[in-house]
Amino acid sequence: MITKEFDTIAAISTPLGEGAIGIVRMSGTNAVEIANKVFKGKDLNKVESHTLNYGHIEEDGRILDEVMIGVMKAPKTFTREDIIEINTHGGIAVMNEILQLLLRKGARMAEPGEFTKRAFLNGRVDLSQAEAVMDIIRAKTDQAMNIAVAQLDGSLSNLINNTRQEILETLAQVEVNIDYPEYDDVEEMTTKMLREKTAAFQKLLDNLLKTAKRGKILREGLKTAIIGRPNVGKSSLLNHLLREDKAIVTDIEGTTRDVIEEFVNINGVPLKLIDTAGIRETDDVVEKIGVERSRKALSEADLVLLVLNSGEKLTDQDLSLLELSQNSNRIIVLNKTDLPQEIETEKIAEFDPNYIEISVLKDENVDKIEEQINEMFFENAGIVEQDATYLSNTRHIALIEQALDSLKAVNDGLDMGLPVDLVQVDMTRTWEILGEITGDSAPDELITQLFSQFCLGK
Ligand SMILES: Nc1nc2c(c(=O)[nH]1)N(C=O)[C@@H](CNc1ccc(C(=O)N[C@@H](CCC(=O)O)C(=O)O)cc1)CN2
Ligand SMILES: Nc1nc2c(ncn2[C@@H]2O[C@H](COP(=O)(O)OP(=O)(O)OP(=O)(O)O)[C@@H](O)[C@H]2O)c(=O)[nH]1
Ligand SMILES: [K+]
Ligand SMILES: [Mg+2]
Repeated sequence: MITKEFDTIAAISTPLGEGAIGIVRMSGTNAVEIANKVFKGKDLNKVESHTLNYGHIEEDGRILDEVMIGVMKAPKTFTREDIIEINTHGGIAVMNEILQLLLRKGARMAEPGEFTKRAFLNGRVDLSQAEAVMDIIRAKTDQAMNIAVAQLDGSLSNLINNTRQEILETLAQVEVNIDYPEYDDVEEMTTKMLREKTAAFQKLLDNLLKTAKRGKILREGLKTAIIGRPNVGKSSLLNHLLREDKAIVTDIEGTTRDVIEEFVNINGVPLKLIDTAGIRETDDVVEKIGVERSRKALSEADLVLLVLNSGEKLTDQDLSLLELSQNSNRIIVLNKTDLPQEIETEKIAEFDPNYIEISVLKDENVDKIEEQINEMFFENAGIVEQDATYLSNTRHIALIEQALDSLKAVNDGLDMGLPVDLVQVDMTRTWEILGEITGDSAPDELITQLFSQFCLGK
């Protein structure tokens, strides 16, 4: 039966700009036949699978382009279907004309993510691996890419599948105990076994969840807001950490007008540094806006670097920023220690005794900030372990949290002495929730929605 899912789809799979080469790709039963209609060169039906074939794309005797066509016959392909890859010259007009031609010859325009969706529907990858494909494309750092590549390789899938298998075995064991009680104390034994298994599953998923925060940071960068009143040296610090003059530095208050965002790598960990405009105290209205802006930067930041001027006494503005950032992950930085000290360090120690004294100007102690970031977020681990399984996808994180909730329900049930079959319901739920990660128990709408977030041609 030919369904909509398995007709022949086509799309431009390379970026729509000028490039040396562009690829127009087709997948489906008629891919080779359609390509043959427009290709002047070898008969593509007769060439060996996984070959690249030179020739021209023609329509009514008119040459559209000189090309190389890749022919990959099912099932050993990206989608498990026949795949044709037309390597054209990389220009929008060329790629577009060839795509239009294929559509006229019987292919259908692919939907975003549809090639990868087919790889999933045809069982070549599971859902978490398909999602990894997209994560690789979106990865901005080496670390983010490493996590996604590991996931594409099935690291998360294996962990989830093994856990689901163990849950099934546990449930089966419960059944056996109930149906064929060998001992008198079968109920007590079953409860004990369930308790132990649940604790083990909880520990495993808990550890996985702990990697999530790191995973997110590695993917998106640690959002680090540099805040402080005007002229304390925020932009100077940003430039120093970047080792590049990205932000304008002057002795004029209010030099930074717009928020500046830059990435920097600290021991393999990407920081997304955000330099904010200094908060002015002169004008009430502006000050209000400034505080509002700081509050926003604060609430969105994973880390706050609050910069104070060591050469001046604390101002009301400093104090309100100290209070405002009290509940954030914060490092208090006293800058300009090359100047005679005026700031009241005892007062600052009340907020946080681990403040750091630096001079950006004299390049003193700035690396202490990097050290402290490492301690706060990476327990000094520095570079991430290579083969650990990382949770980095928001959907996966939410599902692991749900799975943990239902394991807690199992525990609570056992504590309350509920009948074992009721406890089994929650254990089964855990199994189902985990299946949503791999797509084994994911509803169709979810799958449609997930793939629609992919880019066209993927
Ligand atoms: N030209 C081109 N380059 C590309 C892709 C593509 O589709 N086309 N890819 C698209 O993302 C990536 C490569 N991903 C791929 C993943 C699986 C298979 C594949 O054929 N798998 C077969 C095994 C093939 C074999 O062992 O020879 C399979 O799993 O059965 C191909 C490409 C990156 N580079
Ligand atoms: N003495 C001394 N001056 C510094 C130090 N760091 C920065 N400065 C100077 O302080 C002035 C203000 O620096 P900026 O980096 O522009 O300060 P800012 O906090 O970004 O200021 P706004 O963007 O206006 O809020 C400049 O003249 C810098 O050269 C330091 O460690 N010691
Ligand atoms: K300034
Ligand atoms: Mg500035």
